[in-house]
Amino acid sequence: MTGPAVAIDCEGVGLTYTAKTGTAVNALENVRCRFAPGKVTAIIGPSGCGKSTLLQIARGFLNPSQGRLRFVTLGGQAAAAPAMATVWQAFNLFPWRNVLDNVAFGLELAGVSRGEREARAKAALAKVDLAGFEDKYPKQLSGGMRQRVGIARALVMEPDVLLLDEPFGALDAQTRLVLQEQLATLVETSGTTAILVTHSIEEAILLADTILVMTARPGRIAAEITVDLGRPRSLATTHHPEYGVLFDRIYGLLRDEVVRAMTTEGEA
Ligand SMILES: Nc1ncnc2c1ncn2[C@@H]1O[C@H](COP(=O)(O)OP(=O)(O)OP(=O)(O)O)[C@@H](O)[C@H]1O
Repeated sequence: MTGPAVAIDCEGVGLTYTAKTGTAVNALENVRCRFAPGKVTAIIGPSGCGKSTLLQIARGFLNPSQGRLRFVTLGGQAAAAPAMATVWQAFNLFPWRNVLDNVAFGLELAGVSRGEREARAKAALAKVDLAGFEDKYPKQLSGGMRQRVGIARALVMEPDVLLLDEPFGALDAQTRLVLQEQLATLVETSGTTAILVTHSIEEAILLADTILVMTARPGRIAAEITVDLGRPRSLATTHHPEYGVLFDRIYGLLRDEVVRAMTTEGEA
């Protein structure tokens, strides 16, 4: 982390896509939320409610159709956009590059010298427990290992903000659990701001300080929930009575919205 503590504020953000048929798709409506610096915010909501769209807006890849995005210091001053890096669900690794060169790719684009990028890529791989795998190629790795390479590739850029778009969605349940625990440790120790899009209530509770529960499309913030469970968190956290209370509350909020999303699916 290099920059000052900067919050990302969504002030009445809305976004309307134009579908290929020409129909307007109202993806987000009047979203008001803050992604606080040094904290993990999870975004959870029914399929198609605009979670990834909100992440793309926070990243600056999409401009809101209504409202605005602001970067502000904790003192309330306008600030420059913090440095961000994204971990995607698809592994997106270059098959012809070994693990080290995959992780170092962003640094290469940024013109960092070979010696420095190799040292930084090795350090990032060590953070995700992949020291010793530098010379392997993606096809030699399991799905979980590939996703850890994907996380290392984002970490190597030393972002102020790490954006995670369903990072474990494509993995089996056991691998997912192990990676959730590892990621929980990583965010706890790094102090990086993180924004996590997930379909998993468990993942949101294990990782986040704040959970934004979204409505069905057009996505709005239905509730902002603070997770007061201590850290470090692990599978054992799921046996904590407060975990059950939080889970039920989030499930209750989501259930109706999921049903609503199912009945409106395909309308756009
Ligand atoms: N480029 C686009 N053009 C038109 N409609 C789009 C476009 N991208 C997304 N949409 C629509 O906008 C809505 C929100 O999409 P988005 O991917 O942000 O939702 P999501 O909550 O991340 O979905 P999921 O949980 O299924 O990944 C969806 O109805 C989607 O079909």
